[in-house]
Amino acid sequence: MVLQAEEGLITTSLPVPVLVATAVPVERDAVARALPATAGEVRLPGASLVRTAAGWDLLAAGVGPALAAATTAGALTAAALAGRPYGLVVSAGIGGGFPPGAPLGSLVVADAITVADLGAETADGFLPVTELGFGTVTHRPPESLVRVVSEATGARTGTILTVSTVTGTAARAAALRARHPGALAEGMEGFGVAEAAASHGVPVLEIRAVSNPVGPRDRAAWRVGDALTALTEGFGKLAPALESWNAHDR
Ligand SMILES: O=C(O)c1cccc(C(=O)CC[C@H]2O[C@@H](n3cnc4c(=O)[nH]cnc43)[C@H](O)[C@@H]2O)c1
Repeated sequence: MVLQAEEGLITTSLPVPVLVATAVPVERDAVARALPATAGEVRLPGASLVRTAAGWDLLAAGVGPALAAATTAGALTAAALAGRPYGLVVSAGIGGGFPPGAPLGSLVVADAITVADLGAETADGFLPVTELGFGTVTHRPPESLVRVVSEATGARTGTILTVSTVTGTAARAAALRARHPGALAEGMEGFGVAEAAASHGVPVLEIRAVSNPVGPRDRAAWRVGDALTALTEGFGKLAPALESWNAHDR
């Protein structure tokens, strides 16, 4: 496939242009290490897009669902206005893993991207916004793509929760597990990135490399370096796998 870029024509075998949204630059750079050299930087309101020679665009979109959604939406709009709309958005980064399903250093790919704390607290427990009559709480990546990515990278497949407050107690972890039995990991951006993608009608994927267990706060147990290495290795395998994915096979 040949894409029109600002620098001229670049070639890629990706079936569609892909936007990868991480939270912070160190995660973006971990993804970039798995891809061909960067081909330039594009300034957007609030963020810079790193463009690779192979047609992947990498964005450090910010921490938390709101900023990630706003920055991702800006990049999607800019690309659409430039006549080069993305065909896929990938939310990627480190995250907490629910033990024992998602150990430290493992990769998780979401079959459901679910916001865990968007709703109302009641005397009878938490009510998601959907039960209040509006909004959405889950986005589902294309099944065929989740399968391709999981087979290529060895990533475990399950729900990735998006939280605005990092889980820090055993009680909160247990409550999340009870409400979301399929949850394997949690992060802070996936649902925001997915909302932006959905508003542009673009499919979304979320991949997390596990840096810490979800549960009682223990900074000493963090393995950020190992998780970033896992992210790089995962994207090294994901990139060729994506080339075989048919974007219309959702
Ligand atoms: O200070 C703490 O105890 C603490 C514990 C976990 C994460 C943080 C962060 O500030 C990291 C936020 C950043 O990293 C992603 N992330 C990594 N681990 C988790 C997690 O267990 N739960 C939610 N998010 C996590 C997240 O997507 C942010 O981008 C601080």
